[in-house]
Amino acid sequence: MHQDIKEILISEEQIKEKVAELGKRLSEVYKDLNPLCICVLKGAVPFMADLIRKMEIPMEMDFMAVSSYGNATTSSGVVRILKDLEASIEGRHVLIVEDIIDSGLTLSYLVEMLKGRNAASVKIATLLDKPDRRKVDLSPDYSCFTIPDAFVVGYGLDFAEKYRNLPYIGVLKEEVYQ
Ligand SMILES: O=P(O)(O)OC[C@H]1O[C@H](OP(=O)(O)OP(=O)(O)O)[C@H](O)[C@@H]1O
Ligand code: HPA
Ligand SMILES: [Mg+2]
Repeated sequence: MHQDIKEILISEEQIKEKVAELGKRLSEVYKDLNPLCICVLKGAVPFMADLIRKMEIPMEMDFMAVSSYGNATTSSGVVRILKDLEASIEGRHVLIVEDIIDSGLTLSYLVEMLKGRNAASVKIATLLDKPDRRKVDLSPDYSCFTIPDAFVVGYGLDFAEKYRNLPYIGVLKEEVYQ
């Protein structure tokens, strides 16, 4: 285990199992709909990469970057669009793929924005859901794990851009960010 990690919350094996399960479910839901999976950079990259390989249906992908955190561990509430989609989503079935819903500020902004572009549907698939910290009324359509209120890293999630490459979800030692 990495020296900055206090505890492994979700193991590599557990992630693998849940992601495969979700991929199978999405394959049924989105069969014949040619969904557009939108990966929210950068945290959702490992989840997106693993999830789409468990979706055994025609699909397309695109990427967006919106940032609200910077290098802090709590949200500033300010959502900035750093990179927009490449193509129109009009009439498309959109699935937003996220690593974590914390305050919900990032996604509530994103969902409203994408709905305004006349998509046929806009749904959310998240690896982690941290409902205790929610500041807006938002719940994911698909979620792999519900986690307690702790700052977690790994499998895409960072603290100051580090730890994204850990294969598990771990709780960071307090002394690392204090
Ligand atoms: O529900 P919220 O409180 O809005 O927090 C969740 C968002 O914050 C993180 O992104 P961040 O802005 O850190 O960008 P990153 O994915 O590049 O790390 C995370 O990846 C989510 O997108
Ligand atoms: N870890 C890393 N990034 C995050 C978190 C977290 O717990 N919550 C929102 N962005
Ligand atoms: Mg981050």
